[in-house]
Amino acid sequence: MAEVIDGKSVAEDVVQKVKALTSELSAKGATRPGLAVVIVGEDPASQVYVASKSRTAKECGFHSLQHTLPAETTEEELLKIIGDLNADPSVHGILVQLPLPGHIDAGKVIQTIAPEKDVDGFHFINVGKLGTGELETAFVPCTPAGSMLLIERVRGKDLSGLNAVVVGRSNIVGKPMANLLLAANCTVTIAHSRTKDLPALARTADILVAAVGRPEMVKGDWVKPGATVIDVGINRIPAPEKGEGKSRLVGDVAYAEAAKAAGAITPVPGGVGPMTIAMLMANTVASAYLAAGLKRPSF
Ligand SMILES: Nc1nc(=O)c2c([nH]1)NC[C@@H]1CN(c3ccc(C(=O)N[C@@H](CCC(=O)O)C(=O)O)cc3)C=[N+]21
Repeated sequence: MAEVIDGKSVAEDVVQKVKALTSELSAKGATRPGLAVVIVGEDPASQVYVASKSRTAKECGFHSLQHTLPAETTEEELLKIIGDLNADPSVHGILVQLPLPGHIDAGKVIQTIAPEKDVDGFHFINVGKLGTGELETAFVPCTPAGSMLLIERVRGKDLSGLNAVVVGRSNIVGKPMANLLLAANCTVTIAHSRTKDLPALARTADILVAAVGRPEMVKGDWVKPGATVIDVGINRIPAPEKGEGKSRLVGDVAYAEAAKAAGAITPVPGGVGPMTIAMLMANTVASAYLAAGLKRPSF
């Protein structure tokens, strides 16, 4: 049976480290790290994540701002708010919760965030830095960055020569995940909906990352014995067995069967999800260190 990778506990370690770095920053007389979270509209799932981000930011000792804007907010109004946050020296990280309402061009909004405050790592400058291996100054998207920390906990820092298969090619997870694994000297394959014989390809993976957003798509017999399986999916599915109208969270991996073959596996919930929030804090404290002209801390 696989080792269950406790993302919640690793995330808590990261948060404790961020807290300590925040205290050190204050002791040096520098500004407290500031994180601004902007949410447009009333999507209930988004509200939950945003509340959790604000809570963790406070736990880290950050200056935490939240802008909750009505769904009718215009693109122009949102861009103005971002411009103001870009210019505000008490803010080191800006996160605009996605998805945005359809009348707002999300790409335009993301590219308006100052790259040095883009703690989501979605701006072209940060994407380009990751793609060219400029990891010293890049902000890396939080979910893949957190997944890498979990992989290093299991396999150590040296991943040279391992076969990694990333299932999913999104700009937010699949592509940056593949770039991180490549930077760590893995042999990386990105699989997607057009990939031929995905089960056979997945079985070549020493590190298998599932980031497709399809509940329990990765089956037990896709997993190479001993592989490290990272499940990025968070899917809410009906759970009539829990009662009428009830639901439960599952990942992109059929957990019970995959756990029989894997060497280590992340659960859902309690795996990658908590790491995403922790890495947002890590990126924000790093931004504050850079703004103060100090060496960037590593995680
Ligand atoms: N600009 C932007 N950046 C994001 O990082 C971003 C976003 N927009 N939009 C929404 C998604 C979603 N997201 C999650 C973060 C943590 C959990 C998390 O901690 N999940 C818990 C379970 C939570 C539950 O029970 O629902 C877990 O997996 O254990 C989930 C999802 C960040 N996102």
